[in-house]
Amino acid sequence: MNTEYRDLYPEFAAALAKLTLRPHQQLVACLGGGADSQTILDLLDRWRSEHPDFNYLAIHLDHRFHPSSGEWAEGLRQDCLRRNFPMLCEVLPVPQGARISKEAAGREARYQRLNELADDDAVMLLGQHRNDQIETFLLQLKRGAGPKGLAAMAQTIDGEAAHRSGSQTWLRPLLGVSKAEIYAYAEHHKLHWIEDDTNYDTAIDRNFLRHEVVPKLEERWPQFGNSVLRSAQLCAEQQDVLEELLHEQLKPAVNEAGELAVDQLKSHSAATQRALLRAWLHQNGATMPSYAQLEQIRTQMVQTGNDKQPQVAWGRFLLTRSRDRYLQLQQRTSS
Ligand SMILES: Nc1ncnc2c1ncn2[C@@H]1O[C@H](COP(=O)(O)OP(=O)(O)OP(=O)(O)O)[C@@H](O)[C@H]1O
Repeated sequence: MNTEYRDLYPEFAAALAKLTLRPHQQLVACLGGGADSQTILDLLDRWRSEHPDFNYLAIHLDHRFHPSSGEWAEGLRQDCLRRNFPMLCEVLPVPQGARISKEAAGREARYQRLNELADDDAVMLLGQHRNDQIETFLLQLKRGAGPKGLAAMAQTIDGEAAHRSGSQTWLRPLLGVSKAEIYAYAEHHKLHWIEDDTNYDTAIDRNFLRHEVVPKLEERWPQFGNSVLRSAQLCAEQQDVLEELLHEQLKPAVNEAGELAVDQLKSHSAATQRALLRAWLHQNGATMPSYAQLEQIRTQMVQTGNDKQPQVAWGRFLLTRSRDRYLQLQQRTSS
């Protein structure tokens, strides 16, 4: 890639400057070992020299996905040692199951472990960039997502909003930067990074989009990537507005026990009823039902007469309606 070098530090520092940081707060570089997160480490190291009053840490979790992963982890450790940058490296095997792909299981286990290893109020820095954002949007489109999914990744997200335990802030300072610009930076600063050959395996959906689909789309429509990013941004904004409005509408409909009054839903259109149900389920930490399940919930709960006590189950959750027409969400022991 022969993109011209530009210093990414001002953009990085601006992303951190948007946060309200307190002295001694922990700032964590999450290292996958690729050029993206090595660039994050380098930028954070530069930031450290100007801001010595924070606690710095780099974390690498080795899932043992690759035969060379142990060597890679050692290389990352040496790199941090040379910089005198505190580092934690841990083997984190990923339980294999049919439910999700190996990559998705790795990501899930990784976020949970990163969360446990860092301070509760740490800022966790991730290396995702513009190209990752375009791929995430297209993956969501493939799944048939609505505005929330199509909003793709946020630059800043706090742990509570992400429904992870703890209150860490997750930051993607390079979300607006292209992969080519990151490579130009990494080469210019002579960083060491790992080229994982599985990144070229197009049997993995993200790699298929990266190598076969997006280049074709951008060849035909050079502005395609920008358009995707604009759509993601618009979806994110619409989602924020929607959440604000739904929050206001839900307030009078939820009792002290957190149960939802069905009769408060009745005056709304079917689409708004679904949106309110989704928002209430989200507030209660439920796995989102599919569109068909949600419609089943709506018709059963809103339309069934008072003589019945409807209930709908999905995944680990069970929704029941009490005699006074309040919805109660329960977790089942087995699905
Ligand atoms: N094994 C890991 N240990 C710690 N953090 C990780 C690990 N893998 C990825 N991350 C962090 O999560 C971000 C997103 O992960 P993703 O699945 O896109 O990995 P990646 O692109 O292979 O990693 P990299 O950014 O190092 O190239 C990475 O940019 C990195 O900050």
